[in-house]
Amino acid sequence: MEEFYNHLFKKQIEAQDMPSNTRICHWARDLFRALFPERNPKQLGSVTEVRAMFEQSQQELLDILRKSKVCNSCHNERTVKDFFDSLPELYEVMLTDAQAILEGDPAAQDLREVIRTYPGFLATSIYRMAHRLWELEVPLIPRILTEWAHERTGIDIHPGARIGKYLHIDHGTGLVIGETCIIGEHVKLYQGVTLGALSVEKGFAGKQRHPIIGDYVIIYAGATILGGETHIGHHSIIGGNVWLTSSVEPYTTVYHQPNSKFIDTKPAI
Ligand SMILES: CC(=O)OC[C@H](N)C(=O)O
Repeated sequence: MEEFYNHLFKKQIEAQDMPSNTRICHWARDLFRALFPERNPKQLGSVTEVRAMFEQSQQELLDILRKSKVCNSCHNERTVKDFFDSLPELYEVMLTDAQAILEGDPAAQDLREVIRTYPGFLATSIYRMAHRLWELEVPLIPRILTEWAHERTGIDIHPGARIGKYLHIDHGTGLVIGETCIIGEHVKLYQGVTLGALSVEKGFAGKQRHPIIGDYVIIYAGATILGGETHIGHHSIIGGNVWLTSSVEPYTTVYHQPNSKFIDTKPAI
């Protein structure tokens, strides 16, 4: 037992000072709340406060990057600057996602409702931040962020996926978007959709394993689309529960033919 305790204690020392997942996620959550004050329990009272909030957020990211020791040779200052320089652009893209949800969902009454309540908007916004860090080659942290959003919303978007503007996710529970997925603009996705790999052999790491989805595609609940060579042409509609491992041309509608049986169970008079 003593050997086991010694082993665990060595691990404690190694982990000392390492920012917790909670701290990393709170950094992203607070930044998201600053971008969308509708979600902020306390609004910023002046431009000075806004500026101060962003400066503090930059410092926090720098501290997280330094202390997480995920990357010894990274240029942490450069990464933080590049990330924050791209925030106005990220913000515009997040607004397109909110707009797409508002325009695509008859149940949504206004943008405020989408921003405050839609899990799809939260998951997509956190993904957008995580993806930017992924592009800046920050290890581990992007994954911690998208897994936090996954935990909160049931929506699992890998930070490596490339997704165009105006992403509309409605409901979203059980939605999976794999690492090498490429999704165009104005795409609509519903709950339980899997954009996955056809094979999960380790040797496929770094290869295009997940599908490519064209602009204006709609994929309804429970559809599974697999494989890196599977291209869904623009303006296609993939029906609920469809299982697809091959490409479809633009403007194609694919339906799953259900064989549900209808039995008359009216009591005999
Ligand atoms: C979404 C999905 O296909 O996941 C399988 C595996 N994690 C991979 O990335 O290949």
